Amino acid sequence: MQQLSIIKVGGKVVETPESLQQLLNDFVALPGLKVLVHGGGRSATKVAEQLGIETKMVEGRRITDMETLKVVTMVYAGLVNKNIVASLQAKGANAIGLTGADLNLIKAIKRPVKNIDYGYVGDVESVQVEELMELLNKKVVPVIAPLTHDGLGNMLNTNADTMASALAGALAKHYRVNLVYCFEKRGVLSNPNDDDALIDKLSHPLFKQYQQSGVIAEGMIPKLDNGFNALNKGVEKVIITNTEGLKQGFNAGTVLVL
Ligand SMILES: Nc1ncnc2c1ncn2[C@@H]1O[C@H](COP(=O)(O)OP(=O)(O)O)[C@@H](O)[C@H]1O
Ligand SMILES: CC(=O)N[C@@H](CCC(=O)OP(=O)(O)O)C(=O)O
Repeated sequence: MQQLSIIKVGGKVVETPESLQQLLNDFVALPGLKVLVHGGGRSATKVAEQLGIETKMVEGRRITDMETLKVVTMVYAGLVNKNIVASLQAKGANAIGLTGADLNLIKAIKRPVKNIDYGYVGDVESVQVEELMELLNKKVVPVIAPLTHDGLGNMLNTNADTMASALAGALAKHYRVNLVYCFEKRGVLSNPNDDDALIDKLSHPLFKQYQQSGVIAEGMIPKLDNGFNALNKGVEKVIITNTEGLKQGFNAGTVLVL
């Protein structure tokens, strides 16, 4: 099987022009087949604020009413995605920007209302990778925005870490997949205030221990849940690192082990 790298790039890296360009340089330099999945939550919050729309987050997930859905569709599929595609083209990679609706890549179901009504947030239902694989065969570089569709004509907002995990799981049937969650810190830390306190290997039981003691918190919890889900679906390697770590051939940051 061929190797495939899936790189997910999150909030602060996307938001800072210099770190985004550095990430894209390192991404272009990666050998072999690759897919980029991006977030952009902070940009959506900024644009919503400029439009006078209040942002509400619960457990790292955006409460997405109809007005917010319009904002995230414009920001993720438009502004953020197309800026990344244009930058990659300038760096010599033949990128194409896609959401989960394009090529019916990721279909989702609107999250059922339990205690919280998340609005137009999608839980992944199915991932269809055949057409994506044809693009990869043609050396096209897919750039995926964190949006899915419900198959009934509606877009849905889906967390970018979840998109990357779902894609990695589906592609693991066809490739030896490396999944890299790239964010602003060196990896998962045993002391969130000390950048040197890197956990280089994280097992699932150790994750749960750190979660209970509050060392691993906030957005890192769903990120790790998504990472372990990907490992369980046959993804070969899942790492959490920063743009520096991306240069080191998947040997930097925190490696997840089952
Ligand atoms: N133990 C930990 N190690 C590293 N980061 C942690 C830890 N616990 C909580 N975090 C927080 O998790 C955040 C990453 O989650 P999130 O903001 O969802 O990522 P992204 O930037 O990829 O969207 C970090 O900014 C950090 O503040
Ligand atoms: C449902 C949900 O919460 N979706 C996320 C999608 C963007 C994202 O995940 O961006 P980062 O990777 O930059 O956090 C949101 O709207 O914030």
